[in-house]
Amino acid sequence: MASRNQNRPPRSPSTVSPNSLYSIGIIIFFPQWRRLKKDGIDEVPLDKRRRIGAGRMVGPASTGRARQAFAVVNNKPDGTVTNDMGSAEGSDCAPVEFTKEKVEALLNEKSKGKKFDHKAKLEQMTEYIKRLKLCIKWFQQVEENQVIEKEKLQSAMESVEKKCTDTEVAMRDKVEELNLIISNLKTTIFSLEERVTKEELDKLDAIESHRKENEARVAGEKLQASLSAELEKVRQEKSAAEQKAASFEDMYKRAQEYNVSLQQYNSKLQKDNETHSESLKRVEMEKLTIVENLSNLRCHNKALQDQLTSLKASQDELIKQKELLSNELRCLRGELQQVRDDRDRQVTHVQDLTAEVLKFKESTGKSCVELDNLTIKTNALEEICSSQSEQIQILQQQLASANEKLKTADLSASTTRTEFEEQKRIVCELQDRLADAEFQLSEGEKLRKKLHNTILELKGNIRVFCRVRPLLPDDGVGTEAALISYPTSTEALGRGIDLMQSGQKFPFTFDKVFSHEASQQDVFVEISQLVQSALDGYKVCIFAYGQTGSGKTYTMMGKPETSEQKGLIPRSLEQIFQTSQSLEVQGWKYKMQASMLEIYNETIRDLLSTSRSNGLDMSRAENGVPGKQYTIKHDANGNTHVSDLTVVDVCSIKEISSLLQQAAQSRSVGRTQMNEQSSRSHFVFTLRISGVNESTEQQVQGVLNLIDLAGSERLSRSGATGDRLKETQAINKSLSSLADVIFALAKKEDHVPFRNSKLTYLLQPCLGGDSKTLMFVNISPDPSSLGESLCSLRFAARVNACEIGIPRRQTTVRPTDSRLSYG
Ligand SMILES: Nc1ncnc2c1ncn2[C@@H]1O[C@H](COP(=O)(O)OP(=O)(O)OP(=O)(O)O)[C@@H](O)[C@H]1O
Repeated sequence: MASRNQNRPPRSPSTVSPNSLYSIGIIIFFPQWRRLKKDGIDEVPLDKRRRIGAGRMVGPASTGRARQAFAVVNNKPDGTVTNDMGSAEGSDCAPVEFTKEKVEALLNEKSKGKKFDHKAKLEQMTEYIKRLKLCIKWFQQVEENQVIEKEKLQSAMESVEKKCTDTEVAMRDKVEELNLIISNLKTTIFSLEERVTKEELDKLDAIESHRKENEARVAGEKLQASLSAELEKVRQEKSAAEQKAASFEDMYKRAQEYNVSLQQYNSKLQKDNETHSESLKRVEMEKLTIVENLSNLRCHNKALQDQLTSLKASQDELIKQKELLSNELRCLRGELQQVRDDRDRQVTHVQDLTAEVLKFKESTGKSCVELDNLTIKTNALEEICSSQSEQIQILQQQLASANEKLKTADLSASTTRTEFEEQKRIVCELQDRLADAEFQLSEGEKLRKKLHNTILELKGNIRVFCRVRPLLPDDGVGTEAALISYPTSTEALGRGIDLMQSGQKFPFTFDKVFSHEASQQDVFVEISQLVQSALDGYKVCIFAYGQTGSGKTYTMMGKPETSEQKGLIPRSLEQIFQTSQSLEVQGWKYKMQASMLEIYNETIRDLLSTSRSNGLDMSRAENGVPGKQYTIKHDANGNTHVSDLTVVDVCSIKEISSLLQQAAQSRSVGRTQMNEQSSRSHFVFTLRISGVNESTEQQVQGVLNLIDLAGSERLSRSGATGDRLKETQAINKSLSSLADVIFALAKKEDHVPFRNSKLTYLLQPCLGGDSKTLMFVNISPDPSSLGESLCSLRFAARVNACEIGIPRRQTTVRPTDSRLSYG
């Protein structure tokens, strides 16, 4: 505010600008303005002030003054303001200035003077009228000014109005334009609204779908969570199963190791036992000799003792004798003494006598002779005495040595007895240990069987192995590598096979894939455990499936005459016989029965029938004369019986080999364009195994079915006609029945079409759940067989995805008086 006043020229308090006058008018006629003025002009917006007019009241000081003073001002052409305040006479020239108070005072003025002084009153009135006139004039001037101002304002208004009209026109144009825009916008809005509605709908739809998606997502999440939980559970189960399998395998390995160590220990024990038996025998021999010696010694001892007693007796006697002799000797000595005394006396006497003799020599010569005789007698007695004491001494020595010997004999007898007791104890201990080892061995064997079967169960009871045969010179052009490859990734190594057809790769995974390089032994190693299961009381079924010429017969039978090319059948039988023999030490006794048949055109043929080998059976059947009617029956134990089928007891691999040869000769081999040696029938080899453990009274009944299926082939490809066409149709029918059975079992369908073909009905117990089944899918690398190979692999992959029951072991404990029964 101050800054505004600073730039303004100073004004006299008595004067106001023309604009101020206008302001006064405004103040009079616009009470609102008064109020505004009262509140302060600066509070009026600037544009409003401009609209009101040119009057400018600035600052609170000037506002105050304007309120108090009414000034009549003349607007001079140069714009200067003159004061009209003054007398009425000077109204033409002198500006007169009215203030509010003055006007009010003028209007409120009352006549002065005496009531009836009309002259004075007239003068007063004249003066008053003059002043009123002045005032009116002032007002008129003000009015004029106002008119001018009004005109100005009107012109300004007009110009403003014109401007307004122009503006209005422009505005109208603008409005039209805007209307147009608005209509456009409305259309746009409409379309936008439509779009919005549509989008809203879409949005609603989207929200709905979003909601649904959310729900689905939530459900999915829940499902995912449950699946994850399940997956986790399955993973845990898997890891647990893997751990279990690993631990089983580990246990199995350990059991095997333990078994081996037990066997070693057993053999060691047996050796030890043998050595101990030998040493025992030796000891017993020694014992016998010692006992003999002892008895000899005892006899000797007895003899010695007898001798001793007799010696003692003789000694006593001798002592007595000695005493007697001593007495005698003493007597003799006494006598000798006496004799000596006598002699002395005699000597004296002799001397006396000698003297006397001498004196009386001639008269007495007789006493000397007597003396000599006595002397001789004395000497002889002394000799006897000394020899007897020598004898006594010798006898005493002999007695001492005999006593010594007796003592040593007693000592050695007691040591021998202790040794004998010790040996007896060792033998007992060894026998106990042997019994323990045998028990552990049989327990280990039981555990091994259990673990082995658990491992097989974990692997699944229907497994599929794939085998690719090498390229043969007769095969079409191309290399195997170009069509068949084997993935090398860790998870598919040894289990995967990729087939290329028309640039497309078809990957397959099986339990095991054998490339063309795999030998017969490599293949057998993988199935040997399964074969072992048959000995443990399981039903085992191994069959080879594949197109004609893909190597089924080579895999199953091979070339039995060469050891390297022997197939699974001879190798399995060798293993069975070897293992059954090795189990004999554990008390197992096995009985085997073999039968071989073929199914040709849905007819069973006994390959071991003697009439058949003579050609009778076959020729009769082929000529329409009914041959033997082989009917298939299953008993409650799941054993299969084919009526009239030749079943041969076999005890050695040699017997089986000759039977296999017989069967091979009998097998019907047709000739097709596909393979000159093509088998047109299904070959079924069955070995029934019955085992009984004499020590544990355990019984097992296993079955081993080894099947070489007839070649699968499409009719178009085989080019067969007539009989061969019939054969091919029968083969395909039975193979598709086999597939139907496997898939029905896998789907756990109520009805499994076992009876649709002879093959499936025959194999019912082996396919029906409690057996262990292995399928070989044989593949030919021949490029022209690619389609067939793909069909075979697809079928095998479907079979591999199947899960059929849990294999059951057929084992019982033998009733006391039962005998082995054969199914
Ligand atoms: N792994 C292999 N190694 C060497 N030769 C093989 C192998 N597999 C098959 N063969 C040979 O391929 C030929 C056809 O094999 P095989 O007779 O076994 O076929 P197949 O499938 O039994 O035919 P079919 O269904 O007509 O009986 C034979 O000459 C056989 O010796």
